[in-house]
Amino acid sequence: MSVSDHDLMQAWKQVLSLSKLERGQLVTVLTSSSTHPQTLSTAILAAVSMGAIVNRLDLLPVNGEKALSRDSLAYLGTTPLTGNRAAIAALKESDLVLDLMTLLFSPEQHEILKAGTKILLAVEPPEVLVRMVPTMADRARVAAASAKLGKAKEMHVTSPAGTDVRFKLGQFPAISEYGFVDEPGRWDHWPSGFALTWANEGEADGMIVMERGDILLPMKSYIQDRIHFRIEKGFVTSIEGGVDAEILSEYMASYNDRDAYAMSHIGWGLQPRAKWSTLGLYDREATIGMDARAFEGNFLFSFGPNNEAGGSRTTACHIDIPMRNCTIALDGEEVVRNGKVLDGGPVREAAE
Ligand SMILES: O=c1ccc(O)c[nH]1
Repeated sequence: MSVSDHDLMQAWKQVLSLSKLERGQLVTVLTSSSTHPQTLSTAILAAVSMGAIVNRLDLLPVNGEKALSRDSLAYLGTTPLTGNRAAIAALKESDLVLDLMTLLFSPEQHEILKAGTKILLAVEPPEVLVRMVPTMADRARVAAASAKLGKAKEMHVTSPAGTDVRFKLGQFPAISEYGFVDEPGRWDHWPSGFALTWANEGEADGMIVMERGDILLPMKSYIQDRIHFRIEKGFVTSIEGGVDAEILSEYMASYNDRDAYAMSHIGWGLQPRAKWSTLGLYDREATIGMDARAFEGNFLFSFGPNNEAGGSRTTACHIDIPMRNCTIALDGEEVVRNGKVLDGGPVREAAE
């Protein structure tokens, strides 16, 4: 079901005002071959209507012949900005970049953020963007979770299927993703709604057991048989299960890169408007699966890079795995119990 230009424009205006866009500021809208035309046209209209000076920068697609899929979050590392000094200069000069093509965790993106530019990624379909238009309540809830995560020394995750894994924390920052960019130099992703961090290098150990119905991304599949991941010193050392495990194993092996097996970010979902079941209602390539990453109470873990956090691993292979019904404890205090977030629920919206 699509949404009207009016509704998407209103959503853009809400996101841009939460992102503190001011009259006269410079906005660059980044596009490429996969940019959604309605998202693009309403983004420009909304930014212009708020008095911004708006440019569009169209970048040629890259990595298509290497990526094995067209999912923009699957194959990371080099981007159309790699070596592209002209584009980087334009983005560094911008106050706000609306990324409608997916730069994601690239060295160039860090360079642009360091210049104080804000970058907001928005590539889900228009109706998903409108359904999960961010609010200050989202921000408050995610910021509170991220603050807890930032103070913790250990995350312990268990599940009825047999997950029992421990992550030592402290080396890397906790990140909050709440869907808008309200501070200079901030990156965020609309839609989102989760808190995450990275385990200390080499300090993740235990067993993760994906249960039937948990989700593999970028495969965008609900697995049918359990998958057992043995995690040792920060790397997955065995992946055992049925055909889902074989598909994942072949895909990861295709990168020929040991770092593809490194633990990447870990955290939990906090977006009440995201649903576990939504992925099954879309064709595989119609979304990048943000409902799966953000649904309330998931344990979201990832294999691959940690350069996003300031680490040195920049592998192109990026696997995201949201699981249901896990219990997540920080230094012994449960923050999620059997897939239910223990923070009292969504922060009440201030009375309109
Ligand atoms: O917004 C995102 C999307 C993918 C990911 O792995 C992290 N955050």
